[in-house]
Amino acid sequence: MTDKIHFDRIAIIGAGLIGSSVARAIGRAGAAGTLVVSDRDPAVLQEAREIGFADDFTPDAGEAARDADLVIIAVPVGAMAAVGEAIAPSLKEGAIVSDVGSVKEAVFKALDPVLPKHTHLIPGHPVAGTEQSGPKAGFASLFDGRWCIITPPDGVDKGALGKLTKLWEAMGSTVEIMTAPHHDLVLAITSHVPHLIAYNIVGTASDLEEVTRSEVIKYSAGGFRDFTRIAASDPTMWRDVFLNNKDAVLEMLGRFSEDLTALQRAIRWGDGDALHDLFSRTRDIRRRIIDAGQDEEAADFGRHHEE
Ligand SMILES: NC(=O)C1=CN([C@@H]2O[C@H](COP(=O)(O)OP(=O)(O)OC[C@H]3O[C@@H](n4cnc5c(N)ncnc54)[C@H](O)[C@@H]3O)[C@@H](O)[C@H]2O)C=CC1
Ligand SMILES: O=C(O)C(=O)Cc1ccc(O)cc1
Repeated sequence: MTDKIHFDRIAIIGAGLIGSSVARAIGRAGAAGTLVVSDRDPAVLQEAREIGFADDFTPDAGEAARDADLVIIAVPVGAMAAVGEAIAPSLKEGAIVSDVGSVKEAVFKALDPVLPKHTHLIPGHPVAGTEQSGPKAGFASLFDGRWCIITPPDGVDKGALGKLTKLWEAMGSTVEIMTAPHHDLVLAITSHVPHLIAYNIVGTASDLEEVTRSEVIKYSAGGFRDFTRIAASDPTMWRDVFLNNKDAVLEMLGRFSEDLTALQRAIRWGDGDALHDLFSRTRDIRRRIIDAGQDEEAADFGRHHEE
């Protein structure tokens, strides 16, 4: 049996869905001597205090980070630099700084210049979540059986990387290591573009005539309903994802548009074989995802909470 991972003091900046889930999962794993949570929004901090998933709560990110062995930043990607600046003066020598942002290269570029050289910046991304936000939406088992992608910079301190890896494993995840640009390309097609498609189709439906729109709601038991769940995801978080993973998203959108044009052509010319071939391939992908155990547990959790 390997040694249980333990940090004397862990600070989490951002107490929303992911920050509060990380706090709960760390609590469940007993991985912190002291766990401190910070959020700049007083209402969020008050909710977090009432739920009580940490030992200490403060609006001051610098105060939370003081003497921490590990700081995990769980704010929207566009707010990472501001948090980095706020915690930099109080970070102790050898502190590990990580994050949970959905984009990795831009986060590294935002944090690396503002953090002291005597700290270890190792970005990460748990590939697990829901369309909800805020501390009430979080839960300790969110990361169970899910991937956590860590994107260490060149020359990373191996000891620090090992500790962060062990922590995510203690929170229930399987860790995968890759470069930040590769992460951003893969997530552009598996997560970012699908969200954009959902935002777009729900937007198109909402632009329809009033009478049609009410029918859209009435008959949304079909495929549309699944899109509305994704399109209910946090506007600030997703604005920041698209602004910070611009190149990879635009590259994947280019391919998507080409494939959509091919589908339009197949429909126009009655090419049933082309349609059937594609739908068979995509059905197979769904089966492989289910077989690999990467199904929709977290999404289902979100749905059940909503109902
Ligand atoms: N929602 C999801 O399913 C997933 C989100 N992520 C990533 O996790 C991060 C957090 O997302 P969520 O927890 O979903 O968002 P959330 O909206 O639930 O929580 C974000 C929190 O950060 C706080 N915040 C914003 N700016 C701040 C600042 N300058 N200082 C201190 N606190 C600040 C907000 O007040 C809010 O409470 C994002 O970077 C997102 O890309 C990663 C995996 C899944
Ligand atoms: O709710 C869903 O379907 C998601 O896709 C959750 C999610 C959102 C953002 C991420 O970076 C990772 C996971």
